[in-house]
Amino acid sequence: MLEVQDITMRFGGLTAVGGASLKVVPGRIVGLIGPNGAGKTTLFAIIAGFLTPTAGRVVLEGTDITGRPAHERAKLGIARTFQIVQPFAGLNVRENIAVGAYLRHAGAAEAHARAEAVARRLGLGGDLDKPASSLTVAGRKRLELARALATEPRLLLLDEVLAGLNPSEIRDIVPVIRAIRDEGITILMIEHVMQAVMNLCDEVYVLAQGEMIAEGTPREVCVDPKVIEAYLGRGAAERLKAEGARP
Ligand SMILES: Nc1ncnc2c1ncn2[C@@H]1O[C@H](COP(=O)(O)OP(=O)(O)OP(=O)(O)O)[C@@H](O)[C@H]1O
Repeated sequence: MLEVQDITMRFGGLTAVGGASLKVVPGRIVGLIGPNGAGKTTLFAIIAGFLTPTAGRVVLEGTDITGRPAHERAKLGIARTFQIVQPFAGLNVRENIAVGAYLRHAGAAEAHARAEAVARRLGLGGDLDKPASSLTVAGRKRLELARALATEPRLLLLDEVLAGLNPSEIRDIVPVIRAIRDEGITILMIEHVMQAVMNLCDEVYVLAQGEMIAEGTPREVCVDPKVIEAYLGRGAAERLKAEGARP
């Protein structure tokens, strides 16, 4: 469905992403993890068309979309959520979700009907008339998801949708994300909450200092010495092994 081929992104002298590649197969939930500053959000911005890479290609279902602007990619079926959730504070929940729905439904009545259906699916059916600014953090995260889903994507890019949620809120939203996948929407998600990554992802890519250092099942990448070192520092995998071997 999506192929990111050898992407490099330089900001002046800083290489935020250096030759990173990944593949997303349809119908899967694929995780993108890595330490802070690894380049995950930059890579998302490149996939969604908010940034043009210094080098490399983004291919969606066989078509090179590297030069296409974000609105065209949205039309082609790519939607993203943002790490920092910023709903339109002056609009209510229905109107906020409808902003996404207008991509495919020109009439207000149709867009609002679509928004209501998405809201119900995400447990926001009782909040439709509330100002978006009155929602809790968990409610805003659901609203962010709803706005993206209202564009009727085929590929959904989730940027840390679980950040800032408490364990019980995370437990509530994990099945919602799985249900979105089960309805046929492919998901690529940046996530720091490892419990959720283990639970949700069919496959995980690990980015560190702009380079893709590992890929595999969540279980495989968690025990990969390169991944352990990227998170815990050089020599960590050896130290952990030695400690584990001690009587
Ligand atoms: N517009 C920009 N201009 C200059 N440097 C940038 C820009 N955007 C990102 N960077 C730098 O690129 C690197 C990668 O940042 P990025 O936000 O993509 O990492 P991340 O993996 O998403 O981190 P986090 O998990 O903390 O969100 C960082 O060093 C960051 O400071």
